[in-house]
Amino acid sequence: MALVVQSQPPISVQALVQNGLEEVPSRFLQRSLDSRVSAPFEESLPIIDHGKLLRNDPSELAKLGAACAEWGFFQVVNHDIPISLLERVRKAARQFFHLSHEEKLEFAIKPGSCEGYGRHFLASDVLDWVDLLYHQLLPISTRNLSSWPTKPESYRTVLHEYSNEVHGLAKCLLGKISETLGLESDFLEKKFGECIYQTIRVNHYPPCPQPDRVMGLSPHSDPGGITILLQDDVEGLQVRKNGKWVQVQADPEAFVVNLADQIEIITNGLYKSVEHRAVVKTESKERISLAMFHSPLPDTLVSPAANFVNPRQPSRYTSMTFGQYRSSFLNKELRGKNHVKSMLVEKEQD
Ligand SMILES: O=C(O)CCC(=O)C(=O)O
Ligand SMILES: [Fe+2]
Repeated sequence: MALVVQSQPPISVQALVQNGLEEVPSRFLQRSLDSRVSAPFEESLPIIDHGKLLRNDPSELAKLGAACAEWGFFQVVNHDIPISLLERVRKAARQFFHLSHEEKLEFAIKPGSCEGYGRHFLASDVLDWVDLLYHQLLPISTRNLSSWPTKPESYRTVLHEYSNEVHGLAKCLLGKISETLGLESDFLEKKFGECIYQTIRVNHYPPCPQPDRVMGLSPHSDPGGITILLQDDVEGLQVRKNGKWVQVQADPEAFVVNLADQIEIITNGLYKSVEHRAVVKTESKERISLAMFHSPLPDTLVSPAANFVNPRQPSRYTSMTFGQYRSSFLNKELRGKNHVKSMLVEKEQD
């Protein structure tokens, strides 16, 4: 399926801001914004201690199972990825977005592709207040390496290192999530195909003169398997829980992990992907987030696994390769859980 390609050259929010913008252009103005008031403080994401998971602590595994079932979102602390690496990867990302517009255009998304610098979801009427850089990390090949920026000079080295570390964390979490389902630890990973397909979206939300009138990233669930997100110290991420938007605290040393659509499909809806969005909260500060998506390989056919299907609970989702799923996801506007819901055999009433 051909991708809706970005306008050439891509619209850059940062370039608008640098040109001394006082009012948000109408293409970015939200028609209505539902309440951004976060839930009471006690409604914060579950915090999972990775060290305890590694030591096979049964109560931490139970906590992970509850986090998957009740939230689909959790923060991971006490991981063994060096904090200095997190700082270096954020720095490389920031330096990329601080290049001149012309320099960034050298890495712009090319027609028919979704990898590079620019914007996704052009099918949306209202554009999000974000510029992005998206590319494949694993499996690595000379072809996909060509879409990784070469500026700043450190970008590729730091991203290689970061990709390996986060891949290790993803493997471990997929194993532990499989265990929470009472299955062998390699269950989910095996469903992804020969290896984990890892891509990254680096989101850059420039400061906005009217933060209340825009959306950083519209509500959506992620198309892949699990997402491991690194934030900086500026808040913005919100998660939808029981119809309310819960603000996620910015913790630059922790990861925010969420279950995405392919886990919902494989588990036949037992675990669900969760809607989330990024709001823009300040007129003065930029925000950077790095979302690492761990998904089935594009040619893997994904469908509910036999373990979750029985005569009383028939298969609820149609099957599709992950590549087809992602292309149609990128061609649609970003709107809640629409895409995974369109895969339901029996459509839900809204
Ligand atoms: O910026 C964030 O906190 C959220 C990013 C996100 O949801 C995504 O890239 O899919
Ligand atoms: Fe997301």
